[in-house]
Amino acid sequence: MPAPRTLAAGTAVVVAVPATSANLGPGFDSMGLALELRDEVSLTVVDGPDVAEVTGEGADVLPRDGSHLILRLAHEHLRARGVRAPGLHLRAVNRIPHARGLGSSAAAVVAAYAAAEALLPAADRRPPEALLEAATDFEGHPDNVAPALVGGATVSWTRDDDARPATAPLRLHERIVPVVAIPDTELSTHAARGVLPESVPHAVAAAQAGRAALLVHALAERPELLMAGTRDWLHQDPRAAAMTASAALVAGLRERGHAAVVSGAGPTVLALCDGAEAAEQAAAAARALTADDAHAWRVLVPAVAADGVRVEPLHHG
Ligand SMILES: Nc1ncnc2c1ncn2[C@@H]1O[C@H](COP(=O)(O)OP(=O)(O)OP(=O)(O)O)[C@@H](O)[C@H]1O
Ligand SMILES: N[C@@H](CCO)C(=O)O
Repeated sequence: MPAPRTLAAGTAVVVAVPATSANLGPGFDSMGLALELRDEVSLTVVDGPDVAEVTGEGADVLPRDGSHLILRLAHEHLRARGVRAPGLHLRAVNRIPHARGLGSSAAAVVAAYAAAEALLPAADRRPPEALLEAATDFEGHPDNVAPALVGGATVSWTRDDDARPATAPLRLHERIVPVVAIPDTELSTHAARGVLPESVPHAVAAAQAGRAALLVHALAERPELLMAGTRDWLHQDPRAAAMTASAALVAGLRERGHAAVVSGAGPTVLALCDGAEAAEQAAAAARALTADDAHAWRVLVPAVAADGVRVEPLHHG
């Protein structure tokens, strides 16, 4: 086997990857939405050892050496593409909170693979959507990585012929405005998946499939149907005991007419609102409902991220 080509020191790239909210209620492990809250990552090839500089979310706990997830995955990706970097210098500005249901791990995986890909010579680079399979393999499900790669709202599935992931864009009505309420407590996706039942009754599966189909219609054509279209039975109830404050906030917002769901594996709460005024009302209701909660909640009204990961190759040495 020929020795892998070595990238020149100084070769550099900057990527900006959006937060994502998965499930959207009934679209468990399949639907997702990209949000304008981005981590920024720059990666530079160096002759010395791997180094990670991290500011923002996770800065107090993430490693500063080659064991950082982004550095590990970037090296892995380069090896898979037949090149090597002697060392990599990572600068990460993290804005997506970790283990809250806003796709931080998917964002890190997508950032690592997209940045590594952009370090390759222009003729060899593949577009972000070509990274879906590798990113899904790492995450275990495609619902966050797909919108992080391509932006907007997506529905993803596993192909029948070769079991590879695939994704398609979902049309989003221009009136839809997302609101997120983020508590200061973490819940790992791994832990949240551990409480799900092995199987569900046929009637539950049938009801869930109907609401997922309705959600697609509500997102595209009839935002006024979002309340009905965001109803879920598969994951939110089984997980409620692991995030009681989030379950109470979802219920409180829905009682007030806002289409609230648990974002991803939680504990963030997402409301899909019909217009800017409804979004302001949902944000105000979320602030009021969490004002006396022991957890500090942040309520944001991020725009939908129309594009996924942004990649800017800086310099090829
Ligand atoms: N920017 C990052 N750099 C390095 N590691 C990260 C980064 N973001 C997330 N991680 C790792 O991923 C973990 C969080 O992943 P997890 O899947 O539990 O939650 P999430 O992706 O934030 O939420 P969800 O999958 O429900 O949307 C963090 O604790 C950290 O180990
Ligand atoms: N669909 C996933 C999203 C979190 O990664 C879950 O709810 O477990």
